[in-house]
Amino acid sequence: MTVRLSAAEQYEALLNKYDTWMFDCDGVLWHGDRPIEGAVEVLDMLRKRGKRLLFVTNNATKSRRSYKTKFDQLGIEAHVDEIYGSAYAAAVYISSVMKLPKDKKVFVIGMSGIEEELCNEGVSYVGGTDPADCTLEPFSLADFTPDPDVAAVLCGLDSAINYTKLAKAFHYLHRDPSCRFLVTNEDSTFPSAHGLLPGAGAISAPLRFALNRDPLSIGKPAKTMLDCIQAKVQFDPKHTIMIGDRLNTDILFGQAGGLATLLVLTGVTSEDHITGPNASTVVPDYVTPSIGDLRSAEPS
Ligand SMILES: O=C(O)[C@H](O)[C@H](O)COP(=O)(O)O
Repeated sequence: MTVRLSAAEQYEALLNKYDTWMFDCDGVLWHGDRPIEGAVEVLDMLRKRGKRLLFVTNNATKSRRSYKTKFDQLGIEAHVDEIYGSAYAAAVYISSVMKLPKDKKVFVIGMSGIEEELCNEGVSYVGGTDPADCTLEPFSLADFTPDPDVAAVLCGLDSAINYTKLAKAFHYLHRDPSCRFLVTNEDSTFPSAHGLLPGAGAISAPLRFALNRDPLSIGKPAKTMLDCIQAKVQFDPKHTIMIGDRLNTDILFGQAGGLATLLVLTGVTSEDHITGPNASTVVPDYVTPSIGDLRSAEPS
C-alpha cells in the first residue's frame, strides 16, 4: 500500500531511513531548463546529511559530461560519476556486454549524447547528427550506399527524426536479421518545459511496426541500467530509494531492483493513474506531490 507523505515527521522519517537516493531527472528535478521548485534545496539538504546521490535518467539526448554542464547551469551540485544516462548505459552495453567487434559500427538514430558516449567507449558509429541524414529530401534506396560494417542499430530520443533516418535503420535491420536492434529507452512521452511531447519510444515505434520486431531496451525499467550502476557503485538496495515521476519506468525499475520507491506528481503521472478504477498495477511505496515537499523536514 502506498504511503501518502504530507507531514514533516513523515519526510524526516524518510530522510533517516535511506542512505542512497536515486533520482530520475525529467519531471522530478526539472522541466526542460527549469528546475522544479525546491529541488535544488532538497538535493543540498540530502548532501549535507551525508546521503549518496545518483541521477538515473532515460534521456539519451545528453552525455554524462553534458548533464554535468546542465546541473552546473541549474545550480545543482552533481559529479559525472553520479550521473547514469541511458546513452551511457547503451554505450557500455555495446562495448562491454555485446562486445561489438572493433571493425563493426552502430547506426544511430539519436542526438549528440549517444554519439559522445559511443566515442567514449571506443564504439564506431554512423548516422546520428550527420548532416547527410538530417535532411527532409525524399529518401531513395537507389541513392543509398549502405555501410557494410553496420552490425547494430541504436535508437534514442531524436528531435530531428525524419524518414531518411528511419529508412536507413530499417534497411540495416531488414537486410540482416543478426543486426542488433537496441533502443536507449521506451518512454512513450517526454515531459518538456512546455508540456508533454512524444518520447523515445515513439521514435522507435515506426521501426518496430515496419519490422514486426522488438528491440532490446537499455534504460529504466530494464535491469541493464541497474547492472550498469551496480558495476560502478556499491549500495545496499534495502537502504536505497528511487524517486521518479513515471510508474512504468522509474517505479518499476526501483521495484525490480528491490529498492523503495517514491512517486512525485510533477511529471507524467497524475492522481488518476494511482487512484480510481483505471489505476496502474504498479504501486509505489510512497507518493508526494513534488520533490520540493521534502524541504518540510527542515522547517526554516
Ligand atoms: O522519451 C524520453 O527519452 C524520456 O521521456 C525522457 O527523456 C526520460 O527522462 P527521465 O525522466 O528518465 O529523466
